[in-house]
Amino acid sequence: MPMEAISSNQMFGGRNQQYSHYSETLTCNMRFAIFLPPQAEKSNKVPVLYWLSGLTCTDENFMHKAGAQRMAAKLGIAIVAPDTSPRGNSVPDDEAGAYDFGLGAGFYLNASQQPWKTHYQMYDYVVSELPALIEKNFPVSDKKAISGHSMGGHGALTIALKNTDKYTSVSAFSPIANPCNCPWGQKAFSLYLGDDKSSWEQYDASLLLQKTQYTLPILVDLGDADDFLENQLKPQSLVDAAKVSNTNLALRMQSGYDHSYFFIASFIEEHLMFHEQYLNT
Ligand SMILES: N[C@@H](CCC(=O)N[C@@H](CSC=O)C(=O)NCC(=O)O)C(=O)O
Repeated sequence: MPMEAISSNQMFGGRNQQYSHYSETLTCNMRFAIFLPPQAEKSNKVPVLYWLSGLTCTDENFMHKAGAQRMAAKLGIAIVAPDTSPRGNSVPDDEAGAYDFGLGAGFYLNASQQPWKTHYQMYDYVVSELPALIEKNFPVSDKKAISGHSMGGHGALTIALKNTDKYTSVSAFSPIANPCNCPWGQKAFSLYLGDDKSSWEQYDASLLLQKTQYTLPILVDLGDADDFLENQLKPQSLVDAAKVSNTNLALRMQSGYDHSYFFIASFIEEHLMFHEQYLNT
């Protein structure tokens, strides 16, 4: 699995880098960003926080806007941010070029319907191929946590709930918490997964959460000035699901914050400190 370096910048004593590589899972070239804290050396492997971004994002939005690197450098945590969909001329996109489906909107699932199925396998890419690539090529341990925003919050929650053995903790900002019941999720799931709604359930955090009692530490932040709150994000579904399964869910409604990276930047250090408790034990 050869990788090509795209950029490398020193930051808080560590390095912020971008690489491209050919993904066997997505059958296209992909780009990811990685921040390595100063503690990362061959003899000292650091744990990793995987960050999944939202609709319209690439590997760059989080690294440029969230301001996570200062605390990650202090705590000795690497951050890996993949792209949000397969990319390239051979990858099909929404016919009308809509922002909420196709390129930049892979929804962190394995598509079962053509023409999407050939490339849109973001679930397997994030769960298996990318960590294997990272652990082979960088001074990181196999200790992993996962977080994300909006579509990426949905990805982080569903991936963690389906792989509790792989992640020490999960957090999310403004996640699409019940995609089976909101316009973004219904559009993506019907096209990627088809009309059989039973196949959608495995990618819905609220439906997963209500079925099983989880011991995985879960932190979710939302802003009460988020325009997408009621129509797309549906945090109450997550709260209700956690009650049904008696799972401990820390969900915080932050006053005055919206859906933007200004909100993420305001609380990302708390999320890093939350994950550090479990990554370093
Ligand atoms: N263009 C859209 C909204 C797009 C948007 O808000 N994207 C968010 C994620 S939304 C859920 O996944 C985002 O992170 N954008 C990138 C950024 O750097 O801010 C619209 O007009 O509604």
